[in-house]
Amino acid sequence: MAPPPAASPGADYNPDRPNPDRPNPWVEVLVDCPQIQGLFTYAIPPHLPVAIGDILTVPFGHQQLGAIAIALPSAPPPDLSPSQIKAVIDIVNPGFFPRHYWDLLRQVAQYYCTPIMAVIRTALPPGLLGRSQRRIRLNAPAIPPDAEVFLRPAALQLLQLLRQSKTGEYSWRYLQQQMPTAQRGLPDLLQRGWVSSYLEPPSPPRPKQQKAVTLVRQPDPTEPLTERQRQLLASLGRSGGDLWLSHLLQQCHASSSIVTTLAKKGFVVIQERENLRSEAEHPLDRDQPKALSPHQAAALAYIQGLTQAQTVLLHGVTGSGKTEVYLQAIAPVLQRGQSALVLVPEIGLTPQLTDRFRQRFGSQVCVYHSALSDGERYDTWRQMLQGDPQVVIGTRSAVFAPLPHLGLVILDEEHDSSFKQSQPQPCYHARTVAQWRSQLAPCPLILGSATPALETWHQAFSDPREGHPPPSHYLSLPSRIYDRPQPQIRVIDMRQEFHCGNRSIFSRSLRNALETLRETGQQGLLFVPRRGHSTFVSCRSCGEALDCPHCDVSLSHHQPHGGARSLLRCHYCHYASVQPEQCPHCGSPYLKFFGSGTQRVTQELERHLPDLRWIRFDSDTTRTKGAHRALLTQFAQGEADILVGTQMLTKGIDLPQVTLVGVMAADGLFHLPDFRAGEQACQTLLQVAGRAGRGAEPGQVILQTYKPDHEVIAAVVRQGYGDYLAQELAQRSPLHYPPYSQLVLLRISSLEADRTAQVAEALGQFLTSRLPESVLLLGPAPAPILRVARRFRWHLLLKLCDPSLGLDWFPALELQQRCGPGVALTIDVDPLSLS
Ligand SMILES: Nc1ncnc2c1ncn2[C@@H]1O[C@H](COP(=O)(O)OP(=O)(O)OP(=O)(O)O)[C@@H](O)[C@H]1O
Ligand SMILES: [Zn+2]
Ligand SMILES: [Zn+2]
Repeated sequence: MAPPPAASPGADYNPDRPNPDRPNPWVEVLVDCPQIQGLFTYAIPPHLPVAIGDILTVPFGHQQLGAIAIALPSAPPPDLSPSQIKAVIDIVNPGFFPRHYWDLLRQVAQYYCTPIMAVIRTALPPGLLGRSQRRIRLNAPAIPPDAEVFLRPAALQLLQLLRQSKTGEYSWRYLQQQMPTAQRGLPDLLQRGWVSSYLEPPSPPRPKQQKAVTLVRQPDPTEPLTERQRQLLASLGRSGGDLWLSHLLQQCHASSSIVTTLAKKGFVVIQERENLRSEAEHPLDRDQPKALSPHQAAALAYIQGLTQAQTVLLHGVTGSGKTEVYLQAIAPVLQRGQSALVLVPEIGLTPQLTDRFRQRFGSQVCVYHSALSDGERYDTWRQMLQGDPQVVIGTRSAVFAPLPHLGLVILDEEHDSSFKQSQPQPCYHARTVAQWRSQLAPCPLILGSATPALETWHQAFSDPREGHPPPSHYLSLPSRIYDRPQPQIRVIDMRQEFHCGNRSIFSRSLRNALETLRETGQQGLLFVPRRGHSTFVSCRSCGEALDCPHCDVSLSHHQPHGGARSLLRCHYCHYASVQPEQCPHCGSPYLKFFGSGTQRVTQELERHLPDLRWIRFDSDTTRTKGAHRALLTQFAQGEADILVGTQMLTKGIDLPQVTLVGVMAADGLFHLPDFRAGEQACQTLLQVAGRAGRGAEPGQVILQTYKPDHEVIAAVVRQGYGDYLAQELAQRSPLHYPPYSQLVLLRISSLEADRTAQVAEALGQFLTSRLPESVLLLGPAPAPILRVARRFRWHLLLKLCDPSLGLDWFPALELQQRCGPGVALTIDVDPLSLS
């Protein structure tokens, strides 16, 4: 039996439970089945109060499948006669989505020219339907002793079957296997409330067992204990006498042998215990709201006066205390019984930020990001739906967190490019989606940054058109807490260093500054722009570079620990190989390493400044879970003098003892073939500079470059970000770059070079015939890196010179259909990167 055809999307629906007087007998559902994914129409039986967001069981061919109710259309699709339409079997789990959730997903699908299924896959926990298992459970207290007399044979048989289960429940699949008439018996039992049916999460993860330490006895002063042992016991006592072993050790910087000794002496007991997954990773002392600076107070007052959807740009210089404003803006939201959503660039990089939220709001803080396991995501999803007031902190995809009573949305470091998904589709920007969420909720949206994105800036300062206020409101925190000064920035011309005979990667000034760190007991950061970008290997005899066999890029050189052989790695496709003995092109044994990645910098430190202790902080050293936190903690505790790192250094490090920031060579940031390169370089440099001098001691920044007169360098030295943006806007306007236009990038790729070029050409011709007047088509052209992971890549770029035109005319589906097998097309609306 064929399933009913797909209903037309966009049918209007009633978001509330159906009105019993005017029942809505049709429901559009999304069926999740690997081969066939799409929308189908079913009939709602009179006794089932189906509402949008319910998880249902529906007949589908010969099977029964899980399905999500997504719309209640007023009529079935015209090409379907009502008699053909099958009925929903049951509601398995009511209310899986908050109100307006589908409006949001539809808006994303429409704006980003993406099929709704792809949006759903991005938003929902994986395997929500596919791997969830329906189970039937006896509700023993509700069943009267003489139940048998009420029931028809099928229901009775099912009841008896369930009574055989030790736990009082079975999977629905098992019941159907045991009893062909199970389907007939179930509705009766459900209606009487004698059984209930629910969905079990996909493969519930096993509870984690962990060692816990409990204090059993406090020592009296005469007991023979070492100072360390006493400290540890005291610390355990202050934490309530019960801690995870790992936390205790971390808290006291102790080794586990101390605890074992204390256990032998009978002061503590160590036992294995279940660690609930939702529990916070670290016990933290609670803190109190801080007394606000006048600027903070003014910003908070404005935010608290907002009652509706309104976007606010909170432009606070580095160290101005934006986080405290967020915290105090959230507190009353929770008190009102609503929830807050806080989006951050990368959770792993900002343990300090999550800690601050936990210190203020304790267990009301919930962290949601893509590194959670499926089971954890599912649990968190269910928990959020219950609607208890909470703060959800998460990365990009958390913008889809199903919080029913949303009172505030915050994007911290809103300029960060990780808020944009570049693949797979939908290529959404969390800031854009957050604006829709804020309108649907409705609730305020705060965009916070020391270096706002140009688009955000433009939104706050665009000329108010006749009667239209700017779409967002500008709030400023122009100075640091306690009016501490911004660091002094010195630019060092590396060409001159070279002329003066200094061949080292450290200028004399930077070297001096590094040398004095130890004397003063202060700490520094060394920022190395762009990971592995220029750490290539080439042959001294023939000059050829060693390239990735799958991509058009050179391999980067990595030195594993100790004397191990060097590795060559591709940063695009993760191909890795052992460094060859000879040049693969000419056989020469003389290979040379170029570049100054973090590794090169640490090697040079060893050579020139052997007394300095350093920690390397980049994607190689932070690969394992918890490594960010561990390295930052070591550094914060003074176990090293400098932290040598990549872009990660620019994000959210707030350490008062850091007084020096060195930038190795800023040039790598602005020599990029992208019209946003200047803006992004300026943001990165101001952010990393802003890590210096946040405590009582003033900070200094030493910025090495081969182009000291570059306009970005000038802006950074002046710390004139607003001026720089004004200048940048003036340059973009005549060139019709965003925000004065809208861009759409079509990425076409396949394994065959010719085929990719042909399809790109064909799509270009097809589009040309459809272009509205104000739209320019650029290309097709080969992508800046033609081959990545063995796929050849071509681009087509659309420039909508009138950004208000929108994309209603854009034939996304036809373009997809014209690609043919083996050719992939990604439609990137508002692309952040053109490479
Ligand atoms: N009102 C206040 N009184 C005292 N200290 C404060 C106050 N507000 C913030 N701080 C402290 O000032 C420091 C800087 O604050 P915070 O990290 O929030 O700045 P920020 O604006 O987010 O900076 P960045 O953008 O550079 O990360 C923090 O250590 C914070 O605890
Ligand atoms: Zn060679
Ligand atoms: Zn590669």
